[in-house]
Amino acid sequence: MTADLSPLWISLKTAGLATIATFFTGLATAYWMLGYRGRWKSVIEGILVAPLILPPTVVGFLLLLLFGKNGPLGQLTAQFDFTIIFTWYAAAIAATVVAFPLMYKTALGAFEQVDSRLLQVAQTLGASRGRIFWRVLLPLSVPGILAGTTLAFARALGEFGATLMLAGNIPGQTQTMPMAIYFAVEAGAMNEAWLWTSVIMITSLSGIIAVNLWQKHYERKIQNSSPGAVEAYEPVNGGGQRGKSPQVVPLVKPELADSGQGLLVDIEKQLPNFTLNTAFTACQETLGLLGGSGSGKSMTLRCIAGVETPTRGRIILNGQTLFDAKKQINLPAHQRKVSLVFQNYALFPHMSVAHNIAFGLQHLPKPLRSQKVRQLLTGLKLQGLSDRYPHQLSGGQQQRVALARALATEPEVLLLDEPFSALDTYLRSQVERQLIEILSTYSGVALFVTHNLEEAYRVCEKLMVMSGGRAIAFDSKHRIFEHPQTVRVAQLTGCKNFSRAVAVGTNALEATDWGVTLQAVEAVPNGLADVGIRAHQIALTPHDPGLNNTFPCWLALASETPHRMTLFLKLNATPTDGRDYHVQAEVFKEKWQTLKDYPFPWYVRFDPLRLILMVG
Ligand SMILES: Nc1ncnc2c1ncn2[C@@H]1O[C@H](COP(=O)(O)OP(=O)(O)OP(=O)(O)O)[C@@H](O)[C@H]1O
Repeated sequence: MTADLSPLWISLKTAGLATIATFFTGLATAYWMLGYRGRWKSVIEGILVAPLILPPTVVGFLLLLLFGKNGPLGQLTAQFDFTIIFTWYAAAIAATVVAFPLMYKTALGAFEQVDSRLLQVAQTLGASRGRIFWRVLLPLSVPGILAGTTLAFARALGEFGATLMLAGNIPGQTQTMPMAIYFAVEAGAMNEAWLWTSVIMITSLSGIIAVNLWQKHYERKIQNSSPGAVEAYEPVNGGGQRGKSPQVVPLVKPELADSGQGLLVDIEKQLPNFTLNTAFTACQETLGLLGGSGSGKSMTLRCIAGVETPTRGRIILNGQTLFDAKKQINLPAHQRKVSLVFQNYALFPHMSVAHNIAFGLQHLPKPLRSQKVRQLLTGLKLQGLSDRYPHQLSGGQQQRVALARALATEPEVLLLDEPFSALDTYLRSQVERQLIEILSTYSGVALFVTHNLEEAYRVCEKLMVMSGGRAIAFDSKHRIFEHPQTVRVAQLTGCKNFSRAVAVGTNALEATDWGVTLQAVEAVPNGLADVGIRAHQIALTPHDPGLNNTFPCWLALASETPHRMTLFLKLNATPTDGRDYHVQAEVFKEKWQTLKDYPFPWYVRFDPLRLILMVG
């Protein structure tokens, strides 16, 4: 056994320095690569991880070419009478280069696992890139980064080939533990080799075990902080729509009012398999965005928030241009005064309720900030929850925290992307009433995305219906629901009965798929293509009422819901099977109870007032 402990100190010194260097360079590079979308991404990625793949002797040789006396860096340092190779600095450089990819890759993986919506929300709350990094990305990546640091340290500690090439094996100067092991075995000093092997194994393993223990402790700390019973949700009274009369703006070529107030959106966004092309204005009102899955609703919101960049077009808010492709203006999200509430709320999981709400208020002095947070906590019925973490809240409470956080910055536009979809039906109606109340006092523009037609109707004054990335209808909710202009709009607003149609008089039409002639109240429009009627507006009686638009019918199939029956009916003939029907009618269960024992035919009536006449 040797008394010379220099390999231990040299190893710790070089590995320690290498770990510090890889920590900062690895994190910075990973953060940069996280946002880099350039075409050189794969090449850069390959170069960054190359030291992990290449044999260490190859890495050492390349470093020797760089730092050797004929290498560019060697010549540079020679001007200051300083030589790097064959010093312990060289050992540290070799260890840094081989340990770097581990730190970089692990940090990148940790960053990529952070929900991108958290970063987008942070942007819309006015946070700069630096602040988002320190306050959101880094804390949420801590376990991964720590694991990367440990791996980098262990790798640096065990480095041999590259170090030997660049720093040599000079006892007391550059001889690290791995080298001491190698040369001890060469000299037959097995006890010495065992000693250094044990030291390396103990150091590396204890580092990894310590990190694992810390990670468990960290998770427990978050889970257990501020426990307490979840308070019952207090329903709020009131509701109703915002008190301004909706101003219907034409779909094509949107223009803002002369005052310049309001939001104007006229954008196109090209994606690999999808093109968003939408144009509308909204002014101090709640505009609902309806549409099938993948129709472009969320993308529209993200473009307005500034977390996605449109390919062309412009977005103007209260006279300020947020985006203009021609003028090359693209205001960053944190300068737009636009708040975004996501479907899953995207609350910062490592921050308490109060810190979540205060996130966008850092520009305010502390007393003012606290006062504002208190006001919002009270206003949104969140008193007593300020120290809780998001996972300690019910769905409804999380939703209100997200709203409070979004409102805290006093945004000029509030974007709500399916904010109720994670709630059960009961909570949903309570939270919906609260949202209506909040919106009634909110003076900006609110855009509300939902799949729920009734919710859209209750919360919004105007609606925009989207399909395939385009706005196919934009009008007051009454007109959209009562007079949808096309089959697609009628479908998206819940109409289930359609037939192709041709005009046979000023107020008469033939519904060719249903095989009937119908009288309408409104004049049949030019270019009539289809007629429709909503299922709950079909009148059904056991006897002929002797009115126009009445036809005998037979039941093909009945389907039950908690309060209603859906009846699939064939007109003027008996059905051959359950799929042989013309229309579906919805009736309450009470009606069904009185109807079901009557013999066929029953009679359907298409009320002329209720017919939806649509052009192609
Ligand atoms: N980053 C992206 N890259 C490529 N395509 C994308 C990207 N984000 C969205 N898309 C595509 O854009 C289209 C519109 O997506 P968007 O999320 O706006 O739909 P949506 O109407 O909100 O749908 P849903 O109601 O299901 O949420 C979809 O076809 C989607 O696949």
